[in-house]
Amino acid sequence: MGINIINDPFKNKGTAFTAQERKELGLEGLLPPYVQTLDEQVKRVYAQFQTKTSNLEKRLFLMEIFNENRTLFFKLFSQHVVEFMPIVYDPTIADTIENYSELFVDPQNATFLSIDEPDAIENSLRNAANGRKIRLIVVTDAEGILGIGDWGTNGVDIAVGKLMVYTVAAGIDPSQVLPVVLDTGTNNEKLLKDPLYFGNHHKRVTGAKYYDFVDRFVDTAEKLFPNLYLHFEDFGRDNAANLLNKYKNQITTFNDDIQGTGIIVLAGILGAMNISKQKMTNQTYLCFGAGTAGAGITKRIYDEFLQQGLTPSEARKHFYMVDKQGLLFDDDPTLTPEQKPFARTRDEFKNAAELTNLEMVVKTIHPTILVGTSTQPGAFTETIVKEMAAHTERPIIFPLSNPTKLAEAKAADLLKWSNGQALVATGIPVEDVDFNGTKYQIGQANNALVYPGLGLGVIASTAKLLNDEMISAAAHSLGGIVDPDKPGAAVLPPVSKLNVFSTTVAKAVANSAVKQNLTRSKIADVDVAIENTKWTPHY
Ligand SMILES: NC(=O)c1ccc[n+]([C@@H]2O[C@H](COP(=O)([O-])OP(=O)(O)OC[C@H]3O[C@@H](n4cnc5c(N)ncnc54)[C@H](O)[C@@H]3O)[C@@H](O)[C@H]2O)c1
Ligand SMILES: O=C(O)C[C@H](O)C(=O)O
Ligand SMILES: [Mn+2]
Repeated sequence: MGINIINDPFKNKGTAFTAQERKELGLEGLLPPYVQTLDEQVKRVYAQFQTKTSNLEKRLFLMEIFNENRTLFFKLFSQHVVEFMPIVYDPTIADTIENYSELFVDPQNATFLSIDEPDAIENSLRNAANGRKIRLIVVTDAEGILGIGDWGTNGVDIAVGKLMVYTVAAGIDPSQVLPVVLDTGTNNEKLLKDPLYFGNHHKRVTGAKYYDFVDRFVDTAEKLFPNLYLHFEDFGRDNAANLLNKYKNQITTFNDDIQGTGIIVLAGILGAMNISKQKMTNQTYLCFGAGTAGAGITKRIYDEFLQQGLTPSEARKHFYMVDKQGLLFDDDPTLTPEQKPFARTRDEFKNAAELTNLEMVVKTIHPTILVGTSTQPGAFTETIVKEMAAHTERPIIFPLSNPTKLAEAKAADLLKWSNGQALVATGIPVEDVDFNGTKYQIGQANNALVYPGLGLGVIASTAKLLNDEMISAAAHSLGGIVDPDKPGAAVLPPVSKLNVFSTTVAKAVANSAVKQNLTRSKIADVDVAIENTKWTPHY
């Protein structure tokens, strides 16, 4: 019996079990005699952590602690959020996904569902929950992991990683979450040929069979776990928006790449407007890489233009999309449903035939905002940035592709090329940039800054749905927190304050749910509901 407790990361306290607990729980003789406090454990583990040299080694070490003792892991993480975020989450997580089989030591309480065994869904979810009351699932089918593509079953790590951030940022109880990977096959040839690969060694299943499988997972999860908040992560471009549209009016659900990224970019642009003292509806927006995230962001910014009083046809004139083929035109039969509303007509341009690359498009339309979600490293060149800076005082440039190796530009280059004028945010954390005597702080436009607070707001308020009004409230609550008059100020609040502004976001979302009568239970006081929902690491 004692051994089961020590092996259960939700119950284990390791060397902190008291003498009495050791007696009562059958742990006598299973631990060295000295009883440590949680703080002593944290000190010891952090010292061990510091002996590791590479980020991958550091992550593997932290995951050992995670596997053994969730309380200790989150206490440690909460004291080193800025240092640990790029290690346990993006970008280091990309390495562990690419090398999942080689690095595997523990399934980390995730649920592995296979499209070849749909009848096993219910038992699998029950087994993984093991009697725990699950309030939040992050599910992926791993077809579009960050910008690194299709990683099949290996993608489970992104679900685990996103959930770790939920807890450290917003105090979501780690015993109430479940990471799920839907293994629907993989089109990654390297994995298919790899004898060590843990997933199904066949191509991705598509069409009705795929959608039926996802449906069955959703129905079963909803049945087993009442009041569930279901977060979709890193599905492929062909499915992500379809699934969101299918479920968003039926269940409490969220697509991080579409909605989470939309919120953080809107917040970043609102922050940029505070700094530049310009008006949102005067901006010209260019989306580079009009896939899941790119189209999701564009729609969120467009909705903001409508909210600020423009008609749909007025607003649409401010938006352009560039994908592989160049500027998107409405006569293109390959447009996705999400791209169509923003496609332009050829007769708007004298040089339509030349608008097949980003540079020509920038020269022609003079964007004031350029957001990259293209997975194309280095795509924001010096020429492009200088061209933007020639036509607007404070160009807003967000190279958001992850991980680091895929970013469209480096923050330091954007500042150098624009002579310090660009308002920059990146997808991954970057150091401050010193330029011409000013220290520029670079905002991190990563959905990790928003989805934890959003989730806390939804869960605490018992919201039935997550709708556009709640999403807009989240973006506005974050967009206001900048220091507009400080030279070099960032367009978004710093990760060091992640837990503070996650609560700000949660309040905005919960208040919106209450105002719209979208809650399952009556919420007398939103602040109290949020504080009561938060878990903190202690024994
Ligand atoms: N910072 C964040 O919070 C955040 C959130 C979501 C996604 N992202 C990043 O955005 C990137 C895209 O993710 P996604 O989920 O939207 O993927 P996706 O595959 O749905 O979209 C990528 C798009 O880029 C297009 N593209 C590819 N090559 C191009 C080229 N040469 N020129 C122009 N467009 C090109 C593709 O055709 C596709 O439409 C990834 O690197 C991901 O990490 C960042
Ligand atoms: O995971 C991240 O770092 C952000 C985002 O969801 C992505 O897919 O890149
Ligand atoms: Mn993602």
